[in-house]
Amino acid sequence: MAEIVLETEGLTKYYGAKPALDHLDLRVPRGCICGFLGRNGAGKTTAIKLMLGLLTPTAGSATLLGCDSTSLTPAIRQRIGYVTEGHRLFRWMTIGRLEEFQRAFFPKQWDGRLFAEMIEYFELSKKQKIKHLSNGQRAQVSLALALAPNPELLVMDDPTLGLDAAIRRQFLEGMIELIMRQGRTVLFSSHILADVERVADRIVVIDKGVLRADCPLEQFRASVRKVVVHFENSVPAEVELAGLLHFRRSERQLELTLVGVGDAEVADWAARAGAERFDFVEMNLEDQFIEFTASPHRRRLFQWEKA
Ligand SMILES: Nc1ncnc2c1ncn2[C@@H]1O[C@H](COP(=O)(O)OP(=O)(O)OP(=O)(O)O)[C@@H](O)[C@H]1O
Repeated sequence: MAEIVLETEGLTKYYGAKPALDHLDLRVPRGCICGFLGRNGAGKTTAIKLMLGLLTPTAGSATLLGCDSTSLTPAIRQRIGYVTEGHRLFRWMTIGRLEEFQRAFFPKQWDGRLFAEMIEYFELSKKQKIKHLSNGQRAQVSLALALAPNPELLVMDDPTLGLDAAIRRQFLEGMIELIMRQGRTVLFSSHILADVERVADRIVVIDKGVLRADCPLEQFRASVRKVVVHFENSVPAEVELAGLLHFRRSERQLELTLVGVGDAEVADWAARAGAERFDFVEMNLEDQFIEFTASPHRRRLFQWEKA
């Protein structure tokens, strides 16, 4: 089994009486790009801040590169990159000055050549002042600053928020550039499911502070499915299927969204229900995410079995 570089156990955060994160148990293996998904207010930023030791948990723990997040040593911190929501950078500095400032924290591992290459790739100049950059350009500087110390683990909170499609693509390619260097791991939150689909190989889904999925992207893509079942006569009033997320009924057909239900089970159910035939319908990741998180059944999908 792959080495786990980020793990949380029962990680919980209450704000007053309200849980923002409720017993999160997740594992991120080394070398993956993991998309961290959840609707607005699901608890992603809270989870990321807890993982990085920037917030204190109400209960539970997070471990990064083998070290508890509440006591990350400077040596471990140097192996972790963090890109925050909104890319807060010193506005009065030039890009070059900001590089010098950041470099001082990573004297042995700063890759000045990579930083210069990324700035050039993004068509920026080290002489430009941060305050004169657009949001997208600030995001690009943030990414270059986060990648230059060559982090083993890169954690990014909605790094492409507000960026246009072309800049997002450049940003994501920068991320892939990091991962191509063996053994690097990325966890990034995003609301743009097409981006996640393009670059991630794992996903974590949280919903109202509760973990709903933690698995390879392929497993999620193969597990959440939509099937349209046609009937000659009456359509059944109820559907009894263990992995049912939603069903919608029309005069002669039922549309079922399912999770973790195999072809044979669907065929079996359709035969028992007296269906004439059924067809699977193509879904993209965004459709799957919406159906999965909007389901009243709150089903779960995990790669790891709980011990
Ligand atoms: N400092 C705070 N005090 C009180 N409640 C908070 C605080 N920070 C976050 N919350 C609440 O905790 C919940 C999770 O918020 P969080 O910012 O972690 O969600 P998110 O998934 O990152 O959302 P988004 O996608 O909108 O950025 C929300 O209900 C939010 O209102």
